[in-house]
Amino acid sequence: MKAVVSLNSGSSSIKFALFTLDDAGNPEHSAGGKIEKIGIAPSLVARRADGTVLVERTWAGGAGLTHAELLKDLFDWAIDHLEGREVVAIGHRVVHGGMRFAAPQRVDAGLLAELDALCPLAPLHQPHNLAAIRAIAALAPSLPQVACFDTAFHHDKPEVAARLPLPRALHEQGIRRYGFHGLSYEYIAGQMQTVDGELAAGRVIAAHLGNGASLCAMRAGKSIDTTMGFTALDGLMMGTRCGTLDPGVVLHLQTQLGMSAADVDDMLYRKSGLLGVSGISSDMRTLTADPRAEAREAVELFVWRAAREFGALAASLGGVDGIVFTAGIGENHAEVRERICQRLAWLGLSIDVCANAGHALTISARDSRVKVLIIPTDEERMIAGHTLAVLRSER
Ligand SMILES: Nc1ncnc2c1ncn2[C@@H]1O[C@H](COP(=O)(O)OP(=O)(O)O)[C@@H](O)[C@H]1O
Ligand SMILES: CC(=O)OP(=O)(O)O
Ligand SMILES: [Mg+2]
Repeated sequence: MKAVVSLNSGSSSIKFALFTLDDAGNPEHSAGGKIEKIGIAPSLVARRADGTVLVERTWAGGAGLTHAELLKDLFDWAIDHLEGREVVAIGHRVVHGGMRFAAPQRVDAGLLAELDALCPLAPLHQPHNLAAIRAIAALAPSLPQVACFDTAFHHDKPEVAARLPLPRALHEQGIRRYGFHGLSYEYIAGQMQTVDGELAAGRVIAAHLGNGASLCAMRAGKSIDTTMGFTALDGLMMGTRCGTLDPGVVLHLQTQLGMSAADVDDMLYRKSGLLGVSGISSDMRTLTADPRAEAREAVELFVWRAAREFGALAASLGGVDGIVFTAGIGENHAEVRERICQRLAWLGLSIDVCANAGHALTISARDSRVKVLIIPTDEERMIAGHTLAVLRSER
């Protein structure tokens, strides 16, 4: 039986899924899982589609293990568990596609070289994405691989949402707002049509709240604005990233405090956000369970800044018909969802506390002017679909 594998290397996780192709060539999810808490205490769990656990493990001294080391262990395990399936292609989430790539691409040496050049714009992701592609190319050189870009969904957003107020020439060089989490938003836009066609045709803000976090303003399922920009540092406060920051702070750190560019890069990507403010953890679950004031302050700042960005995107859309929560925090953390929604009451939004606590599909109250939904994202399914489409287009 033929199968496609999807690999999604996030900043704190590696998600993977195996899709078996049915007689018509459609992908059916047959197994999947994730390694999460990379850099803290990585753990792996993989399940069959029916929920049966295939493997569950942790690593002794795991905090120091890199994405590449964990990926190698994952490959060793996966090769033993293909159960006779023939993998015909591997699709990857690649976070940055730059100016050129607005659609999934078959990987070759030329593409890899172009994508390498974008690593400085996505240091927490792009190197891991490309390392995984190279590791597989070394193991199976003739296996087709497809790169699916997080930036692609936002490619056609209005010019005003792409331009930075900097000298014009920089825009032409690619210094512009791209936006990320596009595979997730594309999946959500598709699901919205099934779940609520009327809302899907309206003004929706999707909130991908994970270790990386962003919002996307969609009109009729198309991205018209998003909180991440040139890099995945912009917008919301995140696990270890600062989000929107006065650029004067960066200048001050370098010119007055004598920090090197590399130190500033490390601080803004890896030592800020929930981790930086709390001094305790980048993980939302850990922080909301911690009674210390620093943990409380970090969570409060996350909520406050998220609500502020919702306000900005509500203005971009000229009003809001619906909100969709997704990703690790968005799907699972009832308290954070509730606190963000409380701050959005001015939009005429109210939630049903029981529905929210039970992670229901619809969590808005009956009389809420704005619908609020929870839709679990599935970037891996988007990757599998795009990968098959690229293979078919080559036939
Ligand atoms: N069951 C859960 N309950 C509450 N929070 C959760 C749960 N699962 C994950 N999270 C939170 O989601 C975040 C990780 O999101 P995720 O989307 O998995 O990360 P990534 O951006 O690396 O893909 C962490 O802050 C974690 O605490
Ligand atoms: C773009 C981004 O921030 O991705 P992740 O949520 O996987 O870190
Ligand atoms: Mg993510």
